[in-house]
Parts: sequence; C-alpha cells; structure tokens
Amino acid sequence: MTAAIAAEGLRKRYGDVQAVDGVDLEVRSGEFFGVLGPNGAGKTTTLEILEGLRKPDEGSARVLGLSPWPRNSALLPRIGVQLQASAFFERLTAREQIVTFGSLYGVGAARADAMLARVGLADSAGTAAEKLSGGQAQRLAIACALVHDPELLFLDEPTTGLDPQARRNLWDLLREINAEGRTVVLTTHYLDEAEILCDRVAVMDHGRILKTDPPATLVRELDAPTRLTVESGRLTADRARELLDGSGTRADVADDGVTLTIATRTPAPVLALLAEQDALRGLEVRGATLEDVFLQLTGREYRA
Ligand SMILES: Nc1ncnc2c1ncn2[C@@H]1O[C@H](COP(=O)(O)OP(=O)(O)OP(=O)(O)O)[C@@H](O)[C@H]1O
Repeated sequence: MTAAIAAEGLRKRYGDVQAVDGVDLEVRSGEFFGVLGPNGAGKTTTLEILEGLRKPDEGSARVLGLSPWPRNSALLPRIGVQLQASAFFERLTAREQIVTFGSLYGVGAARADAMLARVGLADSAGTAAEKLSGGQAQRLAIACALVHDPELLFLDEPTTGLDPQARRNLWDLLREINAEGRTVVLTTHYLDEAEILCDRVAVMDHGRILKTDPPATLVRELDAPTRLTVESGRLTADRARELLDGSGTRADVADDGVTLTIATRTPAPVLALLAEQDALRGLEVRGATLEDVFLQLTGREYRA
C-alpha cells in the first residue's frame, strides 16, 4: 500500500529558532496519525510543510504521492486542511461559510448542507460564525475542510480550548471521519487525545520526532510498573512491605500520609493482600500512560 505521506529530513528555521530539526515521517493510507508534543515542539510547522503552506529549508515530502511544494494544484482538491476558527469569512452564517468554501472547489450547496448535518450543525445553519460556541466553530471548520470530500485531512489541535464534553463529541466525529476511510493527521498537545484517537503517534519535542508507534506499544515498551493506591491508615507501609516480602512479591511501597502507593509488576498478589487486610478503600490502579513515555523519552515531565 502506498503511504499517504512520506517525508524525509525536513528542517525549518525561523531566525534563531530551529522549529523543525530533521523530521522523518511516514503516514499510511487510512491511518489516524497523531503528532504529539508540547507547545513549540514544531508540530504546526511540520504540518504546514506537508500541507504545502511552507517551504522546508531542507528535506523532501510526498503527500498522496505528490510533492506539496511548490503549491500543487493536483494535490489541493485531495487534501483537507482545518482552518483556525479565526479564518472564517467575516459576518457570514455557518451555512454561508461552508457554501463559500464549497464553491471554491466547485461543490454545490446541497453537499454543503449535507456536511453541516454531518457535523451536527444543521440547527445552527443560520447562526453567524462568530456566535458559535467553541465546539461548534471547530465542527464548522472541520465541515469546511471536508466539503470537497478529501482523502487526507489535516487537523491542527482541533480540540484546544474546548470543554470536556465538547472534546468528547469532537472525538466521536473524528473517529467517524477516519472510519469512512480517510487518512487523518492530527497534532495535539493532549496526551489523552493522542492515546484515545490515534493508530500511531509520533512523539515530538524540540523539532524532532523521538519515537513513532501505536500508543499501546509506546506504553508497553516502557515496561513500567502498575501503581496501586489506597487511602492511608488501614495498612502501614512497613507492614505492607513485611507482608509482601513474606509472600515473595516484589514491590515498592510508599506512604505520604494520605495515600499508600504500591508499585509492582505483579499486581494480582498485591490486590489480594490489600483485600485480605481490608485496605482497599479508595483503590486506584494505574498503568503507565503516554505521560510516562514522554518522561522517559525526554527526561522531563510533560507540560502541554
Ligand atoms: N512564523 C514564525 N516565525 C518565527 N518563529 C516561529 C514561527 N512559527 C513558529 N515559530 C517558532 O517555531 C517553534 C515551533 O513552532 P510550532 O508552531 O511549529 O510548534 P507547535 O508544536 O505547533 O507549537 P504550538 O502547539 O504552540 O502551536 C516555536 O518556537 C515557535 O515560536
């Protein structure tokens, strides 16, 4: 199968800032691919190069088998780029926005209406774009990016600033768009978003991709212990250690006076012990997450 995107050695510098510093990237056709990194990691610049909006200083890219730079008129109808909500035309309603975008691609009003319904905005068709909520504006931006039925959709931080419910609703929409067979490339600085949505994630920091893998593989390869936490008080850390040692269970035990934390690679006997000691109050079990992956790859805590 041909790759939807193949890029090698991309570099882009703005003055003193090396925004993109040697990025290699391959996105498979039909994939939901995430570029994850903190602010300033170089995600947007990388996307802009792939979208044909910026010329890289170095490196080469093929998008749907074509070179995106110089701006390629054979490529533009095949890709959708989600604009920032601030890029809407002034004083047009939601429907007028999407009809206008559609007309740029020779798409009729019926398709524009269908897309409004598709993103759940049929009831807001007559609302001025600047009066839409944050989540609605993002949906309209996605509808505009899809109006010409592109094969490949680029989304730059589509859920930034949305409340949790609006984010979840948007995730459902993005999953559906991908399930229709479209390749989706998304940048995000939300670890949970990358973990939930993406088939594969490229972890990016300081202009470089540190690792690319399915989220579950990134987490599994860490081989991090499971953390079990319960309320302090029922079982002291010393007693927990003694009992765990006695049963040959390897674990690190800590108690900060509020929470007893037991980190172990064999959670089953630890759970059994906590149950035996009637010390399960407030139990939480937490495996490694992409946050731990980022910490391991960069040596720093993740700060979006
Ligand atoms: N047009 C520009 N001129 C100068 N510097 C820029 C420009 N665009 C981005 N930068 C700088 O390049 C670096 C990478 O920016 P970029 O926007 O690509 O990162 P990002 O990962 O998308 O971050 P964010 O999540 O904040 O958008 C940052 O240090 C940024 O300040």
